[in-house]
Amino acid sequence: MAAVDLINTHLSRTDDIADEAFLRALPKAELHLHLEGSLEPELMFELAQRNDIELPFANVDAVREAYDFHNLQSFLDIYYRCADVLRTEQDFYDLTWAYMQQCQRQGVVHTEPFFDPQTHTDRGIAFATVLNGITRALADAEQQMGISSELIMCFLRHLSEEAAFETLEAAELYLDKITAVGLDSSELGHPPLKFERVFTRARELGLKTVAHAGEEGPAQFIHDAIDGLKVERVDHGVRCTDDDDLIQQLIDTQMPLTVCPLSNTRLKVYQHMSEHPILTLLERGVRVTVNSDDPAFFGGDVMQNYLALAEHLNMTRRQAAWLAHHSLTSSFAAEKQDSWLQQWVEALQS
Ligand SMILES: Nc1ncnc2[nH]cnc12
Ligand SMILES: [Zn+2]
Repeated sequence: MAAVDLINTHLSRTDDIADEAFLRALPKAELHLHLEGSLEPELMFELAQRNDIELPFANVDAVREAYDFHNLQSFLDIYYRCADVLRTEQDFYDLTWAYMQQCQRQGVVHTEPFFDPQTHTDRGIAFATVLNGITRALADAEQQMGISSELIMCFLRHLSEEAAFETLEAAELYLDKITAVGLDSSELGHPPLKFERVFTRARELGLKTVAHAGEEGPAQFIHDAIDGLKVERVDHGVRCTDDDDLIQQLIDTQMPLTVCPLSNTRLKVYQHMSEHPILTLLERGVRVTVNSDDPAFFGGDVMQNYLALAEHLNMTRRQAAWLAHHSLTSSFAAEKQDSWLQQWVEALQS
């Protein structure tokens, strides 16, 4: 049965505002999550102590107070400094494990996290140290919690094409552990096409592609990510609202957008959640999904992102069911989708 029929058949109170119990029970996939952005201040202090690193913050409260951002760059400046506490394979394991525990509490059944190797290799940490810590935790989480994952390696777009090629070369030894490449960091001044050749090479190696586009940058960057980088999903993509033809194209092709509502308000893409276009795009037929981006920095995991939509945009159960459905069907783990959709139907009936 098509999703629309399943919703009409199984969801009795479609126009009720989605409540917490309903949202938690919905099986969800998270498709836009930076592992380095899941580093909670408590763990940051623990790792700083373990590695004998002095932090520029007096305590956990001072860290949270410092997370007052006015745009993407003001966040990235702090974010890269915080990542300095990650040094050993065990640190990357602990970071990833803590995130997977968060997934379990929220009804996230599958996740496709990003990691930024250059943030670490540029500090002298070996690529294998980073990758092994992350993948060991992902494997343990699958075994112990039943949460599956596909890992995405991002290139930092403020660095050169040459540096991205070097990173891709380092990854060639580990292609069985990496599903896709992505593109993140400072969008303004670093257009997707700067990395067209790297993405072509990544696809030749059998990797899938995604890219941040249209977060702060123009709608043209979304066109360029789709046409030039041949992405299978666009990360953020909210600036598509500036280009009606692009919106129509996104609807026609059912290109997924991994939208991050709390991130967008914390980085002042929108001044207030009530201005966020996610549900308008959803109602027009765009394949939008809900994600947390950097939950430790933006004050909210996936559940809190869904809850913010219910609180400030009156998101209904029907809309929430669609958003969760999009997340499951936009994942790279096609073989798992039947069993998730079964769980999704059960959640609609609850
Ligand atoms: N929201 C975001 N945009 C670009 N790069 C990022 N790296 C971590 N979070 C990011
Ligand atoms: Zn992001």
